[in-house]
Amino acid sequence: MKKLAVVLLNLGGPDSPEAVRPFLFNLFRDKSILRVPALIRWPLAAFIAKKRAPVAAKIYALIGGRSPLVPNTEIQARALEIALGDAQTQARCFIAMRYWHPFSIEAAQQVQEWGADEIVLLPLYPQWSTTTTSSSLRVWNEACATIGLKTPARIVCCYPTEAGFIQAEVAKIRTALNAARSYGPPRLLFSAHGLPERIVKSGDPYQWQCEQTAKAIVAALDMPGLDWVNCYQSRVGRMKWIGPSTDDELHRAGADKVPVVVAPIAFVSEHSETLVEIEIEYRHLAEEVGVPYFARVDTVGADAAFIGGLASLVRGARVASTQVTSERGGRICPPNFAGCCQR
Ligand SMILES: C=CC1=C(C)c2cc3[nH]c(cc4nc(cc5[nH]c(cc1n2)c(C)c5CCC(=O)O)C(CCC(=O)O)=C4C)c(C)c3C=C
Ligand SMILES: [Fe+2]
Ligand SMILES: [Fe+2]
Repeated sequence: MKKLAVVLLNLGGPDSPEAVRPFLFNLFRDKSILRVPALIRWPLAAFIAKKRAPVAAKIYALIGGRSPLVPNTEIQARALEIALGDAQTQARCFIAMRYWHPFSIEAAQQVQEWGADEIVLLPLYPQWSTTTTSSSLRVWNEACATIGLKTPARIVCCYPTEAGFIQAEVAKIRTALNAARSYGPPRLLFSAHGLPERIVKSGDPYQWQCEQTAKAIVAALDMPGLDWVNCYQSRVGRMKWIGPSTDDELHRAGADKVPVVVAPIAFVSEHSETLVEIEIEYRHLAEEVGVPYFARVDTVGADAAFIGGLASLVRGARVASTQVTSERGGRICPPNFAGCCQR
């Protein structure tokens, strides 16, 4: 039997109130996030983390003082192992978070100890960004070099319109839209984590892929005349971020007096950005600005269609002829995937 290690890549989150500041420090000292020379990045990261920590601590306090991202990813991991197992394959999923435990180095050590015959790297980011997938892959490669893990690794690049992902989103969004209809024709807000505009202008395909996801969902919903918009949340710092912002869209919906359904299309499990920012902060804002009805759509989590979609992406990557070896223009995208994460 072949031992297949699937490494789930995600951002990570603090696992205690004490972890909030070092988690933020790790995030802001990432050269993919804070694009300033190394010499000033570390002190600047320490400064921003110190300043942001009290705000972030309040956010995490609302959900028990810690991020549920790892426990939720564990649930997805177990479901995916079952979906991938067959007569020839023993599949095991490992978790590599970018900014807090379990880090890539921990996951790589586990993969090495288990004695995997092959590895598939699976970002839990449907849309590719240099700030997320690229950054995680770079650190994974560094971890492998550090511990001498040489097992061949293939990568699932991105999957903004993958059929199982879209099917899972559509089912949840359809239910939410139908419930909203008694308050009038609803507006669907496809809310994704934002990015500084500068990063998108330098060629990051994330925003374009978020738009592809939204279009694929709208096509599959097949609701003629549906009112929908792409928008972006979670802005931090003073730089200009891509828009329209989810805040502005809630104000517009309030002025138009339309019911709102918010679907978080760039997150595949619940954490602070969905459970606090959307569920608490945006719900409150919606009430304040006169939105007559507000609903948050759950993330796809361990939905069977989504997990089935991830399993078929992993199977596809296993038979692909190429491996991830290099970073090209800030993106690590294997040649067999060329085009999928590019405009
Ligand atoms: C779609 C995925 C994400 C992108 C793109 C992204 C870019 C990005 N994020 C920050 C700053 C912060 N992000 C924070 C939390 C956070 N971010 C993502 C995903 C993406 N980030 C997730 C899943 C989470 C939640 C983590 C959890 O709760 O487990 C935070 C911390 C929370 C806070 O203080 O608000 C910060 C800070 C930047 C600057 C950026 C692009 C440049
Ligand atoms: Fe973020
Ligand atoms: Fe790609």
